[in-house]
Amino acid sequence: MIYDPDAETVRESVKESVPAEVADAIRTLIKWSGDDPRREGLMETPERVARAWREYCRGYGDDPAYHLSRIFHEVGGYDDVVLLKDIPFQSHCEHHMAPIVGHAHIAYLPGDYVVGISKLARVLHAFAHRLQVQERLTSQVANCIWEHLKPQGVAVVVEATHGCMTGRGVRTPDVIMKTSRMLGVFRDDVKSREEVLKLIES
Ligand SMILES: Nc1nc2c(ncn2[C@@H]2O[C@H](COP(=O)(O)OP(=O)(O)OP(=O)(O)O)[C@@H](O)[C@H]2O)c(=O)[nH]1
Ligand SMILES: [Zn+2]
Repeated sequence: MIYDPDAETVRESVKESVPAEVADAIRTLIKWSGDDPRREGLMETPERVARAWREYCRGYGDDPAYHLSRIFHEVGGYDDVVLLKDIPFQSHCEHHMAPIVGHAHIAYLPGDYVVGISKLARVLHAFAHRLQVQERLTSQVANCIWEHLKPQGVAVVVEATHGCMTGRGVRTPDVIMKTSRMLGVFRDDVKSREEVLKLIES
């Protein structure tokens, strides 16, 4: 059987019992929203919502640096940019706890070693599955790779829509927020930055 840590997380959260105070808080929210938490369709909702939030916020139990601890030196002299493009992610904004849905692009120019490519997405998800603002998510991913992979450069670009702007508040659908953080050569050298941005946008 193939070990799937995400499936494991889901199973664990399904088994987990929900503290009464958490379920009560959700019942209060349902009441405050205008519905009756005692009606049949809503009876089990507080526990479901609680478990769903454990999943949405599973990043608090995930150490992003751990994912970068297995490195590979034998890359046959490869010394160019590595880019993982269009990584879908979901997060929640810390202001409204509304969904942030988008894509991230993560590039780095290796130093002495590389990392398994899936690990870049794992770092992203570890930070995304927390209450976030997009600027901090972008910085945290870039800083983590910079610190633990010790590359010559890191570029992280995040594009996302914010549920708090589409479903409520200003109600402006289809707006995309774009953030980027460049470190090392991508920050210091204009030509390297242009090259990596071209690669991301291609
Ligand atoms: N910079 C930034 N702002 C965010 C992010 N997610 C949500 N916001 C904004 O956080 C702000 C919170 O503003 P407040 O005035 O405190 O809250 P509000 O009254 O609900 O604001 P409105 O959304 O304008 O109705 C809003 O402008 C949101 O659009 C994010 O990732 N980055
Ligand atoms: Zn928000």
